[in-house]
Amino acid sequence: MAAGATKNKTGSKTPSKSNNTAKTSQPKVSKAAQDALSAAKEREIRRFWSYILFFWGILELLITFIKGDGLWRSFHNFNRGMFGVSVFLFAPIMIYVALMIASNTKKNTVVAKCVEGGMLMLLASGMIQILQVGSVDGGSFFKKLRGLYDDGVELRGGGLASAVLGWPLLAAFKRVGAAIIIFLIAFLFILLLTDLTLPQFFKLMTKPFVVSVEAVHTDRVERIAARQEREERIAAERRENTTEQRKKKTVQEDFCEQLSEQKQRVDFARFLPKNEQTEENAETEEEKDIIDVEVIEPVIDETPRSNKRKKKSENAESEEPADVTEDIDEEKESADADLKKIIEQAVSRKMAARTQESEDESDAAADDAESNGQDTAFEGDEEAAVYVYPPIELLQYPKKKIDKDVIEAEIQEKSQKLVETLEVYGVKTRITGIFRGPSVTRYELQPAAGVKVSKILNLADDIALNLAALSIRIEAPVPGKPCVGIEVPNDVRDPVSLRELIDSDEYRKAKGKLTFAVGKDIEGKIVIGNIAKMPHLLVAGTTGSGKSVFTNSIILSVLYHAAPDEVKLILIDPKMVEFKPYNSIPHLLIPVVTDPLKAAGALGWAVNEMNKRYKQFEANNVKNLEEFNDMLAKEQAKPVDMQDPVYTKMKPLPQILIVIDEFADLMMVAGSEVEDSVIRLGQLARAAGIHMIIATQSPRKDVITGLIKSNIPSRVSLSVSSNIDSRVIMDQGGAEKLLGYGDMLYKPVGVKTPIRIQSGYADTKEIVEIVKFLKSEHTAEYSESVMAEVEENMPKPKEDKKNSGNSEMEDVVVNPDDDLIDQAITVIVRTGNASTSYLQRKLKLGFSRASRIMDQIEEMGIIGPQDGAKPRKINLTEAEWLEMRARR
Ligand SMILES: Nc1ncnc2c1ncn2[C@@H]1O[C@H](COP(=O)(O)OP(=O)(O)OP(=O)(O)O)[C@@H](O)[C@H]1O
Repeated sequence: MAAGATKNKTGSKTPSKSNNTAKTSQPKVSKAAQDALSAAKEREIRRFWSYILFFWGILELLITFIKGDGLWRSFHNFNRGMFGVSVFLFAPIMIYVALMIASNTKKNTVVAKCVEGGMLMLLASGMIQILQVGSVDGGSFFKKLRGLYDDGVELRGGGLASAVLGWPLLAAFKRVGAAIIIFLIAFLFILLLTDLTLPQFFKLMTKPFVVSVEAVHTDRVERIAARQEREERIAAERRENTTEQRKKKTVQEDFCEQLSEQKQRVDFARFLPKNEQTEENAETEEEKDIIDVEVIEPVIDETPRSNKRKKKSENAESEEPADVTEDIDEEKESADADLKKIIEQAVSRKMAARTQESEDESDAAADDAESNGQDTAFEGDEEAAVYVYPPIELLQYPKKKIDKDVIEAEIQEKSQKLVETLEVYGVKTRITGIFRGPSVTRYELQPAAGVKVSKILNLADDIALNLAALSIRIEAPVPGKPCVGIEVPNDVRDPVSLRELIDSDEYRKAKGKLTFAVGKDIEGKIVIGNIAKMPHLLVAGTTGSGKSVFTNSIILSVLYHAAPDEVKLILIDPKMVEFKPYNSIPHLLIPVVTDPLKAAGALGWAVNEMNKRYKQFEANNVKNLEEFNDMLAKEQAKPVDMQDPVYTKMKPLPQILIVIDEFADLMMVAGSEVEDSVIRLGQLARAAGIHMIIATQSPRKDVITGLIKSNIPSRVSLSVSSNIDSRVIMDQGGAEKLLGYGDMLYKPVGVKTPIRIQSGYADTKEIVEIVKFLKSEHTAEYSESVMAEVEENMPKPKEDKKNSGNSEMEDVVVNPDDDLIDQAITVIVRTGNASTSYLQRKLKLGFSRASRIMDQIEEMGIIGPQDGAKPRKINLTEAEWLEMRARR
């Protein structure tokens, strides 16, 4: 987890104090808080001075042009006396400086900009004195000064201010020399001050005005860009044999020509990440396609919600987040102050809701669970309290935002280098698209006719070297496009916070209770997943790659989307550090499991729970959890006298999510039991609403066995150490090229090509705050019966097993409590060996008993008849057998 995370909540409020006290233990956070505070302070100062200077500039403008009377006239004359003809520049320069200060660019401090403005005025007045008058008239020093002032009032020369630069230069170099020198000084001064090249200098000069009018023109410009984009996309789709992938945004075909011929300036704004774009782009967002409709929950939720959900949406409404485009820093500053208020509001809402609930439902609470016919672990549960969702403000927005210009310059430089590098190696390409994601930018290149894709693939290392990139990943071809995608790490990453993912329409509108925020893809689009559809997920990555941050983001997503009676969690954390903070939250079915043997027991319990649920489904003629809960809701919606009493007191079954942080630890201590449970759950648990997320830093074949892999089709790979590891987890290379820190490949079931995504980040402090909030609102709802069953299901430690002398059975695990025929079928379907002698050996049976059992199994149609020396035919797969058993 985030090393620098702090438990000190007040750290962000009083950074200087917390720095002193917690400096040694929490250096990162203290510094960040301090930075945020000083940035906010600096922004305030800038804003203040920009207003002052702006209005002063307006005043100066009026004073310069309107003569007036009295004191106004004195000011009018004084201004002219000071600056002479250059007085007309005074107000514009002042307004310019005000805009520069307000435009919040780097190095843009108040003092620097004021000095810059002042110098410009001195240079201007000196220049006018030199050019217009060419000398400084008068006798004594003071008379000369007086002369300059008086001339200035009459709008002759540069006024008194020209005495600073104009006069000394005239004295030393005379008119022509002084004019040349002051021009050069002015020019040099501007270049040095701005640290710019000549083209940049001209651009900068116009920038403040551009910024000030940008708001007015953005609408028009971006609408045109959006229209062009749409037209180009439609044209491209028509040309390129429309496929699903081609619906994604394309970029202008002529981009490459513009780039290589250097004829025109490219509009890089189109390639900027979404959060850099403005509202108008958001309008066109609606028309964009979601990456994969299989994976992403539909964004429209019209289903009426239950009463509890209504309460949630009321909460959500009042907690409606501020516009994401608002100043994020400001929001963060006020977040702490608002937090207390929000929590208080939430508490009072909850109290009101509880009172209402208890009035309405006090009679129902004490009923006997057994009479409802419910047989699962959730029988006899107490009536669930109304869930108070954690306020969204407990999650923070990212702190830094990257300058648009910096991004533009980086894209321009890298795209050029890319084309040039390939050309050096004899590969002619043209850029057809650029997509900037949070951590990498994908440059889409179309090779010239006759260029082999493999040639580009082989140049990966050379390209990385020339771009000075840590590593690059080549996607050849980009699915659905006639081009090669080269993913180059960004110089500076755009941080992706869990807040912006969870506080998004995509997430809010997703229906599934196991909806989670995956991250942002290479186009900056928010990707939302649903564990229930996966229905299980394997996560791998080396240490420090971001597995725990990712699994935490899934857990937090669930806490923000589902009440404890809708989703129950079993968190398994053999490392003992990742999930411990979640202890006592109401979603937990049992306390966070840290003992690997107990974890194996928990998986065993899940298998039993799955079997029980299947029986219940069968008894009620439904196929899965959803149908069961729907059926129950329909029954209970009937008038009481028309209800089947069996259903009256039944409660809907929650989905169960099991999250395992380090799977290798479990496999090490109870390999066969764990594997067996995982395989069974993998095969059947989807319909029963039980889902697993299995994370490991060891994507080896002995940890993620072939059977586990084949039963868990959805995968996430963070950076791994080798191509082999990548193949184990993703069935293809590429994950070894990832950059770490949440950069990952996401391949949910049904998606052939992994999607590159930057996962959302929430630090430990945020997690602790959310858990603290939930604990303040709810009590833990652990199930005693589940805890007892978990203990019962715990396998014996390996030592004990060796002593029991049962090692022969280790490769085929059968449940000794099953009857012999079931054990024999398990052995046969699992090993594919249907011979009597094999059964004898495996189950330690005499020959006659083993052959009787074989006959019975043959009668059941599970195996074929004996056919000479040929092996018997087995008519059932292991999965079918497991399903058959579960349905009995
Ligand atoms: N999405 C992310 N955005 C930004 N930084 C991240 C992200 N994910 C991880 N990190 C950074 O990487 C560090 C390590 O992440 P994490 O603890 O999740 O690694 P891990 O793979 O679980 O490692 P281990 O297996 O050793 O526990 C975090 O402390 C954080 O600083």
